[in-house]
Amino acid sequence: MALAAARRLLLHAGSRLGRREAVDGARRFANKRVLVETEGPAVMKLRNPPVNSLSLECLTEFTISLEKLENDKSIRGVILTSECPGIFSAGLDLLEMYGRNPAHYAEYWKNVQELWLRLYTSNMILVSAINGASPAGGCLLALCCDYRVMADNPKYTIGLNESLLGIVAPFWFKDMYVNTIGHREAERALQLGTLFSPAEALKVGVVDEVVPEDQVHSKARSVMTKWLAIPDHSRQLTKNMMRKATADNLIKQREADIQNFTSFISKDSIQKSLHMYLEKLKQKKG
Ligand SMILES: CCCCCCCCCC/C=C/CC(=O)SCCNC(=O)CCNC(=O)[C@H](O)C(C)(C)COP(=O)(O)OP(=O)(O)OC[C@H]1O[C@@H](n2cnc3c(N)ncnc32)[C@H](O)[C@@H]1OP(=O)(O)O
Repeated sequence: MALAAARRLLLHAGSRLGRREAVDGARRFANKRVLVETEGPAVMKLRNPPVNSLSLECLTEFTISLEKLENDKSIRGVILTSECPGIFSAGLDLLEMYGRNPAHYAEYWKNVQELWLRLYTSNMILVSAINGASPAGGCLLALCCDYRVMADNPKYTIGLNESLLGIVAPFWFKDMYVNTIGHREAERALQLGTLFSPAEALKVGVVDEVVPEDQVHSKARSVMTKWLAIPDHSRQLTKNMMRKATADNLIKQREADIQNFTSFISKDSIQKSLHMYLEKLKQKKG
C-alpha cells in the first residue's frame, strides 16, 4: 500500500518535473535517484550515491522512469549509465536484505523482479555504458541490455558475485547469465562468484566492447545509432523470440520466487553472512 502511494506520488512529481524542464528547452526529467535525458539518444543515469545501490526507492524510481520512456513512442532506445564516479552500480541494496522483516523482504523482491522483467523484455534498444564497478545486481542491469560497453579500467569489475557473500543468485539471474556467456562459463563464474576485469569480461562475453574510459559514452552513442538503423518491428520480434522463454520462466513462478527469497534471506545463517560481509565492507575503510 505504502509503495503504491509512493509510486503515485513519484509519477506525479516526475511528470511535473518533466513538464517544467521541457519548458526550459532541456528535454529531460528526473527523480531523486534517476536522471533521464531525452535530447538525442535517451540516456538514463543512476545517481544514488555513494555506490548506486538499488534501494527500494531507487528501484521504484528506476521502474517509473523506464515506464515513462516506454510510453513515449518517440523514444526507441536508451543508454543506461551512472553519475556516480567509478561505480556503475553496487547492485541490490544490502540494507534492504539485512535486519528487516519478512514483509519487507517480500516487497523488496517483488520490486527487484518488476524492474528486471521490464528491463529484460523492454521493446526499446538498451545499451549500457558501464563506467564503473558493476557487481551482482549492477551486472544484472547491464546483462538486461542489448549491448554492453565497458570502460577499460582494471579497477572496475563486473560479475555475479553472490556466492562470495554467502548468498545464491536466483534462477533467473542464472538463466540470463547462461544466455549471455554459455552454460560452462556461467557455472564456473557463479560458483566462484567471479568479478571479471574489463579484459576478462570481454573475453568471456559478459561485455561486448571495452573502450578507453573517456570514450564509453561516445561509443555507446555510436552503438545506439547502429541499432536504431534496424527496423523496430523486426528487431523487437527477434528480441522477444530470444528472451520470452527466460522471462516467462519467472512470470509463471513469481509468487513462489518471492516466498523462496523471503525464507532464504530470513535464515539466521544468511543474515549472519550478510552481517559479516557488511562488516568487511566497513573495515575496508579503516
Ligand atoms: C536456494 C534458494 C535460493 C533463493 C533465492 C535467494 C536469492 C538471494 C539473492 C539476492 C541477490 C543479491 C544480488 C545483489 O546485488 S547483492 C549486493 C552485492 N553487491 C556487492 O557485493 C557490492 C559490495 N560493494 C562493493 O564491493 C564496493 O562498495 C564497491 C561497489 C566496489 C565500491 O567500493 P568503494 O570503495 O568505492 O565504496 P565502499 O565499499 O567504501 O562503499 C561505500 C558505502 O556504500 C556501502 N555499500 C556498498 N555496497 C553496498 C550495497 N550493495 N548495498 C548497500 N550498501 C553498500 C558500503 O558499506 C559503504 O557504506 P559506509 O559508508 O556506511 O561504510
